[in-house]
Amino acid sequence: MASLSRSAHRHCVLFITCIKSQHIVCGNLRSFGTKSEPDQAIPKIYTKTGDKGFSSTFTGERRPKEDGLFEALGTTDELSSAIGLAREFCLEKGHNFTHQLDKIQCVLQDVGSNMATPRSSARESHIKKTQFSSEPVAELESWIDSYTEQLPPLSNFILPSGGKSSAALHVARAVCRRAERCVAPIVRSDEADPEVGKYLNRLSDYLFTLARYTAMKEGNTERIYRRPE
Ligand SMILES: Nc1ncnc2c1ncn2[C@@H]1O[C@H](COP(=O)(O)OP(=O)(O)OP(=O)(O)O)[C@@H](O)[C@H]1O
Repeated sequence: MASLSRSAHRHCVLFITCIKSQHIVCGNLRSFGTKSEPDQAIPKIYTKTGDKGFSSTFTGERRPKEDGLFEALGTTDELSSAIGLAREFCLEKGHNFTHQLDKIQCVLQDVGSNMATPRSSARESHIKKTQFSSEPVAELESWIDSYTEQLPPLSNFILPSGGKSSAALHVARAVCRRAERCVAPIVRSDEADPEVGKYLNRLSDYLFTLARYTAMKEGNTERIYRRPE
């Protein structure tokens, strides 16, 4: 692939740095096949612009790092990382659903893009670029329904357990619920798409159901809640 033009390159860096960690910026540039040419220095992983405790939205606003938006972006990043770890355990066990986790990690980048573009300061072009459709929610629902049909009905409170893959999916589920709590006020204030909130709500149900399915497929017992004596 031809190397990116200077302006496309800058735009790509700007867009991605606003919504992702700088590590992903470099990864993405590599996957675009950007060559290092004498007149086109590879961007550094650090810009130092965050050193004073402020960072940027995709729309260019500067906000303190403790702003609820960065909390939500950071938690979404944690969620994707937790899913990434669970996926590794699932791959080791040869599960055939890891492509769903791949897809979810990509959709979570879109969740981040949507949130990093607060509607109150976004131009029409920003909004178009970071729109979040209802399709990912529908897809999660179809996956949940298909696993639920194969599982025995729930009759007890289950504890996060059932083997490493299953337990790791439960950790991801709990992080997902935290992300949902961070995102809820952003959606309520109309700064992000309501579908983003729905997606996180459905995703925790998906992760719960998948954790149970994984335990079942591996022949592991899920521990159930018993009132301590
Ligand atoms: N601590 C953080 N937690 C969550 N999101 C963050 C955090 N810091 C920045 N962000 C968001 O992630 C994007 C990329 O992070 P990055 O580390 O490049 O920002 P920065 O700290 O402002 O810059 P630099 O690290 O170059 O000084 C930022 O544009 C911002 O939207």
